[in-house]
Amino acid sequence: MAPIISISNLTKTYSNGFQALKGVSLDIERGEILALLGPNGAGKTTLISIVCGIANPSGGSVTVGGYDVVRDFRATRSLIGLVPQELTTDQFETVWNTVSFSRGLHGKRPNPEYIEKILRDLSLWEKKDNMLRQLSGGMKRRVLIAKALSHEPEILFLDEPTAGVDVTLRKDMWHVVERLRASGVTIILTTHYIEEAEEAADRVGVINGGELLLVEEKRALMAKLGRKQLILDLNEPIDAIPEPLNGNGLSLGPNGLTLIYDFDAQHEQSSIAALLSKLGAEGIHFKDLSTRQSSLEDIFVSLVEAGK
Ligand SMILES: Nc1ncnc2c1ncn2[C@@H]1O[C@H](COP(=O)(O)OP(=O)(O)OP(=O)(O)O)[C@@H](O)[C@H]1O
Repeated sequence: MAPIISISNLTKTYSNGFQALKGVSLDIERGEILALLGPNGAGKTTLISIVCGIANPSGGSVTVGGYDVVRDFRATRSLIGLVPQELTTDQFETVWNTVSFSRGLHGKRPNPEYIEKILRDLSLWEKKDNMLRQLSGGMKRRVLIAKALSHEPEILFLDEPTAGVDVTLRKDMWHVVERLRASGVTIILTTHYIEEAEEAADRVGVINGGELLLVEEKRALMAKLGRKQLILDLNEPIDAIPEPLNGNGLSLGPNGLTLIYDFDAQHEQSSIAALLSKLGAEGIHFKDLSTRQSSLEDIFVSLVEAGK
């Protein structure tokens, strides 16, 4: 199937000459959840703004549902729901009107049942007659999500959706995201919360300095770049790693009381058994053992560091 979003060699130079995107190419498949990770200023919002038709590209092209985002702006925009970082709506309008109006803006016929469902899903139903200015910050964020969903988009962009929101909203939001995904909606999110990407995304893209460093299946990425550590708590401290065991990815922890074995998560299963028997032969005994797998965060940090 053709990708729902196709980004080809996209560049963006702002009017002050700053080059925020330096040739990004990326295909996004229908129904997937893609997390875009990147440090502040990496170009995530710029990329999203171009796909949503809010900013113009300097070079390259983007199609959404087969339509060009510049030439066929209305067609592409109606396929997309965007949850921006900040609320820019009229503070004196009610929740109900704000969300209903947003649906109308996209040329959709009124559908009060649908609007009611979104407001209920986002725990906003009780507040439907309140003005936006009467809502808490977290509730305003919910309104942003409701607005983005008001015209039943096929694609949802979430730009830093959970920055500064409480646990309840985060949970509500992920329930909504799961339901949307189950109904076939494509979801692209940017986040600083790497654990969210780790939990929710099918694929992860890492962007830094206007360049897409990689895009990969989350599982494959973690298997490929992830390292594992086996940590052994020793019965007795040792001064040094015995000669026969040197150079095998072993290091000695604080006070000589732990041995740390670094290994590749995909291979080397058999080497652990060999290591343990060698330790036994050297008279080194342990009382406990645990493993630690590198997280997406470790991978992300090392990628961004390597790119500096
Ligand atoms: N209108 C503008 N004019 C000039 N430079 C801009 C403009 N908007 C953004 N930039 C610059 O482009 C770069 C990318 O910004 P962008 O907002 O896309 O980053 P981001 O990855 O979304 O960052 P954050 O995580 O902080 O939101 C930054 O260096 C920013 O200062």
